Amino acid sequence: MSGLWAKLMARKKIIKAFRSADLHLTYKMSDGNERLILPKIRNVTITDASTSITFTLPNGLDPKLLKKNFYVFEQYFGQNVELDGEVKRFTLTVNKGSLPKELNYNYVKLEPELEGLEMPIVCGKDCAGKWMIYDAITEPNCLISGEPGAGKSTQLRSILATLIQHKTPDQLHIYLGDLKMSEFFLFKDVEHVKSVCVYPEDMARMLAHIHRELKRRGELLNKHRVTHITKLPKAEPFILLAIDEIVMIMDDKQMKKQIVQITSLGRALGIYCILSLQRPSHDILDTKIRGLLTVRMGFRTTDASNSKIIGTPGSERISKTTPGRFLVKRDELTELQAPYLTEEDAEELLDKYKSDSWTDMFTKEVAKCSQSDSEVLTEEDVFYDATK
Ligand SMILES: Nc1ncnc2c1ncn2[C@@H]1O[C@H](COP(=O)(O)OP(=O)(O)OP(=O)(O)O)[C@@H](O)[C@H]1O
Repeated sequence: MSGLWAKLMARKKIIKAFRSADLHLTYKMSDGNERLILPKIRNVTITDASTSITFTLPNGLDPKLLKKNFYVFEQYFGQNVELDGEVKRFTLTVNKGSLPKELNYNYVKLEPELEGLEMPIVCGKDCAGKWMIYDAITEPNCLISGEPGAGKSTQLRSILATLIQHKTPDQLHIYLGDLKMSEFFLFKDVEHVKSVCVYPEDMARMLAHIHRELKRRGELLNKHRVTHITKLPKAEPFILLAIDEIVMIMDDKQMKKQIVQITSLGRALGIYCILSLQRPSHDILDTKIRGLLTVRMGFRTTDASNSKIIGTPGSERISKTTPGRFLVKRDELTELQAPYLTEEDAEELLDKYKSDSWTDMFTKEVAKCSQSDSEVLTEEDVFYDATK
């Protein structure tokens, strides 16, 4: 197709989309007929990777309609569309690239992308081939959800492997909960890892410990009159709590309460959470906890109601033939392919971070939880007058 012809076709298609999405003003003419005032197309740019169409809305047309009726653009142009802009001027980009079916995990290739990030959480690659990586410092809590076999544990594995390679054991302490007893055994003996809990009693001790740490860190901020852990004169390690399948602990009121407190107060204290869950429901993920898990990774779900609870509508349409494919909801919803780190490769790369003298902090022999573990912390307890 010649360039000019392709541009004409793109114009024609977006005009059809404007009409279908009711993106127009309607004027009644004196002869009784109606005239539609459609958005004005300002520019069409076609490159090897994408087609971008810039348009302006007529004055008086509510820009919120674009977001509301965005699905119409997807119906016309496919799922690889993005919309940027505000108020009046917008650009619709149709990416030609498709997501890779498999994306091998390769830390050496990934490393340059991690520069400048304290706690990089690697999500995956988008259809334009761009990595999505965010910093847990600014987005502290994440939910990974999806049906069995969709790729949740593999995603957790590669996120942890990246952090272990990026930070020293003094900079990052990892606490793992694995009541399914299926995934985290790989991380035993790794110096960064303080515990791999597979029994609810151990998990209770682990959460109680992190809960105490919340309070201790809050007091430290208070003492030094700083608002973030990174501003303390002596560096404290970041803490990452990752739990594979939280359904098994959310029935326990005490543990649930502690998780809510850790996720709500951890941000300034350098304590971050990644929670995974097969089948979301309103009981397990009430609005309070959902509100705290600001990053949501929705792998394939069984139905639309599940993906709605996760906050990634559309993940029910992800094909069974593409494990590792998911939608991530941060400010926007983006489709990504997760990097694939096999168990065998993970074992090999983690080997050099393992220590013969490693012990698990929360084996059953460890001291019992103190009474204060059940204490409810408030923002006042941990942040008291740190900002004064
Ligand atoms: N990113 C990926 N790229 C390619 N294949 C993947 C990816 N992630 C997972 N898979 C494939 O899917 C299989 C299941 O993945 P995984 O165990 O991570 O799923 P899960 O969602 O954690 O399932 P469960 O809830 O049963 O533990 C893997 O063994 C692997 O073959």
